[in-house]
Amino acid sequence: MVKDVYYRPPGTQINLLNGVSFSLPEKSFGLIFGQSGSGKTTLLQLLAGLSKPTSGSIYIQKYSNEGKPNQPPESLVPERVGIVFQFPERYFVADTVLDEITFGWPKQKGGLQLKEQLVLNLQRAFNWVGLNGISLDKDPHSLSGGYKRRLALAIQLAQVPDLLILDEPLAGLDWKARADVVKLLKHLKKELTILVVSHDLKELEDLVDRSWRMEMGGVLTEECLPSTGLV
Ligand SMILES: Nc1ncnc2c1ncn2[C@@H]1O[C@H](COP(=O)(O)OP(=O)(O)OP(=O)(O)O)[C@@H](O)[C@H]1O
Repeated sequence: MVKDVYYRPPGTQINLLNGVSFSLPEKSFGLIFGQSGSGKTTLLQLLAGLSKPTSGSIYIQKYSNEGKPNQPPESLVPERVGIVFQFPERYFVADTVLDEITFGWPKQKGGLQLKEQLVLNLQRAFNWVGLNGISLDKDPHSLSGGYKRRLALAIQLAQVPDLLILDEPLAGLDWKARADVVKLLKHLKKELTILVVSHDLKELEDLVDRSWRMEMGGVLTEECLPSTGLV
């Protein structure tokens, strides 16, 4: 949940976000759209903990089994947020799928010691994105466009995030890979809370539970997509 968030980059006089509030229920799919330069990426960066709001709050409200809100709400910690930026494959750094996945994981003397839980999480992430069976020795750069996106997703999903954020997940893919990613997101939506920034409203609208338009000047308003009537 985001409540009354304002953001002015340090050393500047202009608010890029102006009183942004919205809530996304657990295991639902939210979509933010709007003109280029309106502030969508800025908002994602705050949600991922890459910058801090000037004022306002970002938190998670969890509920008990009886459906009562847990008190107090928890802060959304960056380690619990998975974010896949636009064109994630451009930032692949390793020569093998295994090294790409474990890049940045704590290394121990004598090499990488994968904790049992992480291996289980990774296997689950691979299942979720349909990458099970892939050779871990394969060069990630040699994968097809759609499979590169699957790998980028699996890397984030291995941490089992409370919130998965995707910035333009269909950008730069051919029609077949786009359809594959849409199908995959439909499947992931059953397990995860997903927030997407995209201009591809038509292809994603069947998945959307809530949607918002970012207006120029960083003002967010709830909107229904034309064909779903969903707000
Ligand atoms: N650190 C900064 N200092 C000053 N202005 C900034 C800073 N970061 C972004 N901006 C400006 O804030 C505005 C919003 O940028 P942002 O990237 O969030 O927009 P966007 O909606 O994601 O655009 P796009 O759809 O093109 O990705 C833009 O005018 C951008 O130039």
